[in-house]
Amino acid sequence: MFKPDWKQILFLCLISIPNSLFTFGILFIINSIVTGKNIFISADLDKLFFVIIALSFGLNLFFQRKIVGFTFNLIYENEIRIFQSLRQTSLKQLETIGPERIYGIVEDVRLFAYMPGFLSATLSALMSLIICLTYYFILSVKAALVVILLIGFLVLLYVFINKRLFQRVLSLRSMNDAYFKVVDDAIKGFKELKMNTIKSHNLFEHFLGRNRREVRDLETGIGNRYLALNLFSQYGLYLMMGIILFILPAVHLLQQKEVIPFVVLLLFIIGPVSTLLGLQNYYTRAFVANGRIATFLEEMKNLPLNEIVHEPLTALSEVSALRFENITYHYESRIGDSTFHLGPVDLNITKGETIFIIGGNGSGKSTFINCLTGLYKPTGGRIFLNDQEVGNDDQYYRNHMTAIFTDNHLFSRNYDNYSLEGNKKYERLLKVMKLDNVVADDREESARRKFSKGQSKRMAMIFALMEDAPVLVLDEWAADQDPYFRKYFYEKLLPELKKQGKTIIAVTHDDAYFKYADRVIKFDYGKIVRDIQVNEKPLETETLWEL
Ligand SMILES: Nc1ncnc2c1ncn2[C@@H]1O[C@H](COP(=O)(O)OP(=O)(O)OP(=O)(O)O)[C@@H](O)[C@H]1O
Repeated sequence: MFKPDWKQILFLCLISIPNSLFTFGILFIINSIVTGKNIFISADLDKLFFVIIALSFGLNLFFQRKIVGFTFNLIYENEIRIFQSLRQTSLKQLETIGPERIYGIVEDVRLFAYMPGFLSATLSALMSLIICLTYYFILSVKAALVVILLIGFLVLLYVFINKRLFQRVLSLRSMNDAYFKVVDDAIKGFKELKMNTIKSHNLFEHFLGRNRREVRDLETGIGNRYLALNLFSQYGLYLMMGIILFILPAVHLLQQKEVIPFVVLLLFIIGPVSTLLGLQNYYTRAFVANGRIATFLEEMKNLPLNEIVHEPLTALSEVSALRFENITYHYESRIGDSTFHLGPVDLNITKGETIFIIGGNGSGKSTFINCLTGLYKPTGGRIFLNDQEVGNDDQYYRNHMTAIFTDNHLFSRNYDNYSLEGNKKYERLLKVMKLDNVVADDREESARRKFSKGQSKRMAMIFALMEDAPVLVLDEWAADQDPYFRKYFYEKLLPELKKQGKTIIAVTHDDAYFKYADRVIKFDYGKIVRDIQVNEKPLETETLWEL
């Protein structure tokens, strides 16, 4: 997922070389003075020392800034990539993925926010290590090989243990996904939980509590292992020190006079080695996060994401006719689901019609609405807009419609291209929807306050009508309205919108008002079982509900 910019990485590695050389220069001078060795640049050693410090400081500043820029670019570009693929995903895919997975992935991305510091520490530590090892070789090849062997052993041990910890970290992240699901229940079902002690107890104790306890135990286990590894490597280095101080000179692999620079170098190596080993915990988590993000993006890519997202200003055409030919849709079966099949649906809708969609619970009205609005891609059949088949360009088709769903959402901000302030149409619609006494003024904040359910649906209607799309789709819009406003909606508002040329398709159970429709279409078991032209014969609403 995190597409690395190799040029940038190479550039960072290149800067880290002189950077580490300067650091090494500082060490070299200190080492020479401490050991009393005569070195070739002894003349102006003091000046050289301060020049190197100044150069090292400047280069380090540049290096760190580059790393910060590089990693934050990486994070935010990839974050945008995730939301870009989310934008391109279909409703069906979103329902399949589940919101908790998306929260988890966003959390995975945030892990990379720690990367600048860690990456800079890793590169510096690696370079210092390489330089020290090279210096070791200059001092004594045999002794250097012993040191490398010991470091190699530590690295192998790390790789071996890390492999096992990788699986644990992976399951930790999956448990976090499950956690988000329960948190969602705890927040969205807050009222229900407050009303029911058993439910609340079970959710908090057996699901949320258990999840957190399991995560705590797993985290503690992982933390303990990394701690043991770090201690092991720290003491391993002390052990190496003992070998250099006592064993290598005894077996004549190291001369006594070489011991001090070796020890000084080893002391210098302890820093980078501990840094590298200590960072393993982070890198394992980062690799797991990276893998999860890669899988997520891959899944998104494998799903049909071929929708073309049009610029918002693409001109819409008049909708003189919508035609559905043999439209079918079925939900994929998951464990415990019995699959529902919609269709085949054949339907012609002409401009200006007011169509009521009726049917019992689970008869497929909302599924049909999702196909009609282009949110679900039908599994079979064809849709025509003005005799033009709608192909893959679902977005263009969708732009001709505005819909208010049963679970309508009022946005917290204005994402439209118009402003509400001083907007005459908005002021008029507030009056039409009888909200002019509720919404104090035309400021954005006033339109985005907390409304009652019925008021929120009326506000949604205002925003829908501001869009001015030719087709208006409503899913049980009037269900939350009081009797007065419901009557006003069916008797005044709908005829007025019809007069303006709007095509209205509304799911409703309000049989007292069926007479205000041009057509009433009844669904049963996913099929159209009645399609009545209201003006042609009197409606017998009682018989309409019969199976
Ligand atoms: N995302 C989904 N995955 C699987 N099955 C689903 C999904 N959404 C709906 N269904 C099933 O499809 C069938 C039709 O549901 P739909 O929501 O279209 O009915 P409806 O006529 O709108 O019902 P209601 O009047 O209760 O709103 C139901 O059996 C439902 O369980």
